[in-house]
Amino acid sequence: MVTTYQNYINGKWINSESGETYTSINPANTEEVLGYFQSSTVEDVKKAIDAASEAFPAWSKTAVPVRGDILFRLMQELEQEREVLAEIITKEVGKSLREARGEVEKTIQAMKQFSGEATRLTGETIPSYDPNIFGYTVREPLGVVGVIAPYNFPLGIGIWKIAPAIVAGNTVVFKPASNTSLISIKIMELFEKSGVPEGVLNMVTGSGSVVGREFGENPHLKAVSFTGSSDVGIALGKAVTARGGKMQAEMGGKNPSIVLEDADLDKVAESLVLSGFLDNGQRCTGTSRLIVLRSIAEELTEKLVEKARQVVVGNGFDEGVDNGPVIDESQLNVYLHYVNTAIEEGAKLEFGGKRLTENGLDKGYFVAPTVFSHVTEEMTIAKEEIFGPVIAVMEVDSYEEAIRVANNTEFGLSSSIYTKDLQKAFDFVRRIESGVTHVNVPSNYFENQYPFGGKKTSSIGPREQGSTALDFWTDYKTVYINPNY
Ligand SMILES: NC(=O)C1=CN([C@@H]2O[C@H](COP(=O)(O)OP(=O)(O)OC[C@H]3O[C@@H](n4cnc5c(N)ncnc54)[C@H](OP(=O)(O)O)[C@@H]3O)[C@@H](O)[C@H]2O)C=CC1
Ligand SMILES: O=C(O)CCC(=O)C(=O)O
Repeated sequence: MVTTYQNYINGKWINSESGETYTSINPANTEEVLGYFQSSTVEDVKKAIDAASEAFPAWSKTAVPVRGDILFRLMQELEQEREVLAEIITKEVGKSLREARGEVEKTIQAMKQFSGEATRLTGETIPSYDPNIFGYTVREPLGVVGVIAPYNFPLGIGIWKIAPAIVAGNTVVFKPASNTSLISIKIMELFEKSGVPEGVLNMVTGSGSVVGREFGENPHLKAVSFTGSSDVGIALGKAVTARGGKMQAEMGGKNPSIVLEDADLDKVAESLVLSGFLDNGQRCTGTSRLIVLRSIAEELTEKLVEKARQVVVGNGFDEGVDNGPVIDESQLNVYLHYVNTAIEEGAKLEFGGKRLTENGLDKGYFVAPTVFSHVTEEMTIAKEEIFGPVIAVMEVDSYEEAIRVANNTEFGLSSSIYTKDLQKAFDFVRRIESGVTHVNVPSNYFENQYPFGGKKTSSIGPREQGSTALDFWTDYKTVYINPNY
């Protein structure tokens, strides 16, 4: 019996007024329906915004450390339920149980950080030129805010945005990715158990083009934080800012990894498996362009192909599986489209490039890790985000050329360089146009106590997470007081 789940508004589970539902399925076995979810309407979003508006005055007056206590309890709830949560993630998004457990662990770590931020929501006292004036700043919440999350970190990204928003004193309306609606129900249950008062956090499920679009247009949402594709994020950002709202968006990447001649190529190939193939490349920080000195290109490509051959693709629950399926049919088709385009444009397929259906994989969206060599800057796979397990090897003649090619992209999220040359490493860190960068570390490595975000079209607005997590969610008020008046 498949359960029908509801929206979470004002602390209650309620149906959408549409009377319609959609399904979330297991991408490893598309015959398995995980639940029915509300196909919500604009009216449902408005109801959630009304509930959040009513809850705002009391919540914004609640002492900040008391708000932080909720996140401390959330951390404990996550710890208690870590295995159940990992299993839902694997079932709904397809990633291996090992990776799903890692996502839960990172979310626990983030709550350690964010619950402590409650006691660090500080302003400044600033000396005045006038001896009669005492001047300072205080941080205030924005009001009712919106959070829109993607599918690839279905537990993490939602919580990493909601948690700092509510600690800052805002009330929230959340729209999860439709593909990962089940884990989002669990997110609401976890916050409820942690003591979030009615109306402070609300969730409305449904399509991006109806529910998500209303987040862009509704003037009562003072701010919207979005993670997802650049096309959607930029259009949403235009809508939000055109009505005077505040926008934060974490979007796509076309992340380069540069390999210099002095690097240990065996270690580099292992690192590239993590950054390029893991989670099927459904990582915004994943390496998709491997920029390598010509003299070592052939050897590194061979090593990478050997590693790609060893990646175990299968049901994420099975022991030893590295990669589960991609999220859905549309993502499968995106992968196949880019593989075909690369071949048509003259890239050399070294490994993979196909859907996998043998050995019981025919009911899911399984694909092979893929390596293309002889990729040039003009080719589509060197320019557009695939969000699939595809590494494009691009040969260059010098370090200078490597830097130029690495920066020749509209994106600027993450990057890596592999070298023992400290001078080049520091030079790279200074010149690379990305918001996150790495030396001898996979490009998708992150910890939640560091600020996170990109340059160029990869991000809009202040950094998420770490010490900067609350920046987007608060306004400064500047106060001048003359006590001697
Ligand atoms: N920079 C970062 O931190 C990260 C970026 N990403 C990026 O996310 C993308 C993959 O995620 P994916 O879920 O496919 O991205 P999408 O942009 O398709 O969707 C992201 C979210 O936006 C919603 N949405 C879709 N259309 C609209 C709209 N018109 N208005 C408002 N909201 C809308 C989606 O809803 P629905 O599901 O109902 O369509 C979903 O909740 C990649 O580009 C990746 O790089 C991913 C992780 C981290
Ligand atoms: O959104 C985040 O904070 C991190 C996501 C990420 O690193 C990824 O998708 O690779």
